[in-house]
Amino acid sequence: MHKVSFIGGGNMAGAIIGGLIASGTQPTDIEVVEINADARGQLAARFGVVTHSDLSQARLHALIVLAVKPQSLPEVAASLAPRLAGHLVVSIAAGVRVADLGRWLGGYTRIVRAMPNTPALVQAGVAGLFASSAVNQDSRSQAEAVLRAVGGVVWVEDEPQLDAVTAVSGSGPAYVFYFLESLEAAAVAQGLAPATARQLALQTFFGAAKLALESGEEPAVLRQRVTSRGGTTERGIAALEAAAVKQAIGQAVAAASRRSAELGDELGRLA
Ligand SMILES: NC(=O)C1=CN([C@@H]2O[C@H](COP(=O)(O)OP(=O)(O)OC[C@H]3O[C@@H](n4cnc5c(N)ncnc54)[C@H](OP(=O)(O)O)[C@@H]3O)[C@@H](O)[C@H]2O)C=CC1
Ligand SMILES: O=C(O)[C@@H]1CCC=N1
Repeated sequence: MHKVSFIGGGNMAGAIIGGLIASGTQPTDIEVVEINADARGQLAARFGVVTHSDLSQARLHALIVLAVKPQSLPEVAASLAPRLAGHLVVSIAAGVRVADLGRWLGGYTRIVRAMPNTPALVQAGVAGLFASSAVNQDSRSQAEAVLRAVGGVVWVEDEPQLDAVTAVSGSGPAYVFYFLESLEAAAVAQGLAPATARQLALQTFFGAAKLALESGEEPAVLRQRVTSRGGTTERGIAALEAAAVKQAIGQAVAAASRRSAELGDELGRLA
């Protein structure tokens, strides 16, 4: 695995870094530029990576991951531009388009845009990747290797599809945690102890996802197998249908996707 420099060491960078180290990357092969002293201290203590408070102190390895908030990216790119000399730049910022980042980097083209997710920390992430036709196969493979070390990878042909990836798998862990919180609260409302509720909700979620993944069967078929005619699940699913939960999930994904496109539009207007 190549040495990697992260600019921005927050939640998502921390998840990728944790996953990379768990998959065998040496902590000293990872440097992180992070302006926040608390976040910097935590990264150093937790993972033993090399940290800097300012970009000017960074060595800058051949592969650079931009992991600051989208709104911070124009400024970070302007500072980085004079130091780029053949580096591969991987941006994980939601919404920010390759052409805009390339412009902020002074006309740089060796850029891969990626949308990872936080289960990367336990090497169970999934990331969508996009690169323009200016990026060669070798660069694509290098970017892919970093994200493959922490989970699955899919490439999209058209950049706007990354808005959908962001809404489905980038934001997706939050929907899953929301569902878990809800299932757990419902279990407590039915009189179960909080610790029991947590165990039941979590193991059910994990078990169902593992079953779907390993059996390769359609989720709808797996659902049918749980749903005995005239039984309990039928009533439960009917309540979900009556509450239009499927439509609500569709609305959540559409709203998140629109926000990704909107971020791209907002930031794209900057010079
Ligand atoms: N969280 C997630 O699940 C996912 C996030 N992403 C993307 O990853 C990026 C980071 O998100 P996330 O980790 O959640 O955000 P965080 O706010 O947790 O992390 C960003 C970090 O970068 C620091 N920072 C800001 N400016 C600079 C700078 N100039 N140089 C170095 N560090 C700087 C911030 O410090 P301070 O807080 O002091 O500003 C912060 O600690 C975003 O672009 C987001 O769209 C992509 C996929 C999933
Ligand atoms: O909420 C966000 O904007 C980022 C992108 C995907 C997950 N977190």
